[in-house]
Amino acid sequence: MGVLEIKDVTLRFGGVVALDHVSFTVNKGEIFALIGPNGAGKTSMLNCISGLYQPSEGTISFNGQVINHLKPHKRASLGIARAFQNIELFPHLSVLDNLMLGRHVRMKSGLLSCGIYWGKAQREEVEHRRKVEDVIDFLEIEDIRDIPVGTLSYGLQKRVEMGRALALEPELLLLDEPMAGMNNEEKEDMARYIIDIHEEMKTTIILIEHDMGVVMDLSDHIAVLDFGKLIGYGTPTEIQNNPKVIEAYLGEEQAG
Ligand SMILES: Nc1ncnc2c1ncn2[C@@H]1O[C@H](COP(=O)(O)OP(=O)(O)OP(=O)(O)O)[C@@H](O)[C@H]1O
Repeated sequence: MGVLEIKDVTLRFGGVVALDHVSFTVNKGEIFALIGPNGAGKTSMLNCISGLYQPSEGTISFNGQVINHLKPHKRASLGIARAFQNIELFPHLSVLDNLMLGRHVRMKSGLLSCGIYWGKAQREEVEHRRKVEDVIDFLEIEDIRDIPVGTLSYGLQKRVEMGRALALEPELLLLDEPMAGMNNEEKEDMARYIIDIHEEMKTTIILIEHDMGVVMDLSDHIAVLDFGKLIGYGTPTEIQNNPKVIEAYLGEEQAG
């Protein structure tokens, strides 16, 4: 069964149609790539899924529940987490503190309950801390855990940005160009982490990526957008042999 169902989603900004009646299904546990030329609507689709934008028409269902009108934090608490294309971390805070903040929607004890049930809140804090430490181990960032994020290399900041999303223990992880601006070694590391997240945590992943080698290697299914329309959907082999996709995107990429 599809963990995420996109049905007839249209998104307009005034006269611009960013998404035009797009439909696809993302299966539980798969790596699903969204590709297409610049301005095709990929980030807009991710924004509709995470709740930053609300579609003008159509429905988005997560585990059978229509989530169109839910705010981003509500979707996060349902298990949808996002790592941004432009890193959205607090540069002056440590890696650990950024990851703890990434987990805050999972934290139940508010200020009031902290006062009344101090013990319970403290136990909860310890448990959250343990989960965050697991993410730190998993991404092999122990030695930078206390360092302010703003002082780290770009590649490490991208890894921490993914860690912030992972700290939520998401069921669906949205990755917007996780390898943009990375060198080859950093890209290989990131690809390995994505495969490990998929295999060890069984997380469903939606990935926007321009590196076609990475997309074809990692993805179970691929959806191709062009001018807001879905022009192709299938396995990597099907997409590589789809004439419409070759004409609109892959031909151009290969030539470039
Ligand atoms: N907030 C906005 N206001 C107005 N137009 C927008 C907004 N966000 C996106 N658009 C427009 O919607 C279209 C799709 O943009 P989007 O950023 O989703 O494309 P993309 O496929 O992610 O591109 P890229 O690969 O360059 O990141 C573009 O024409 C863009 O200008």
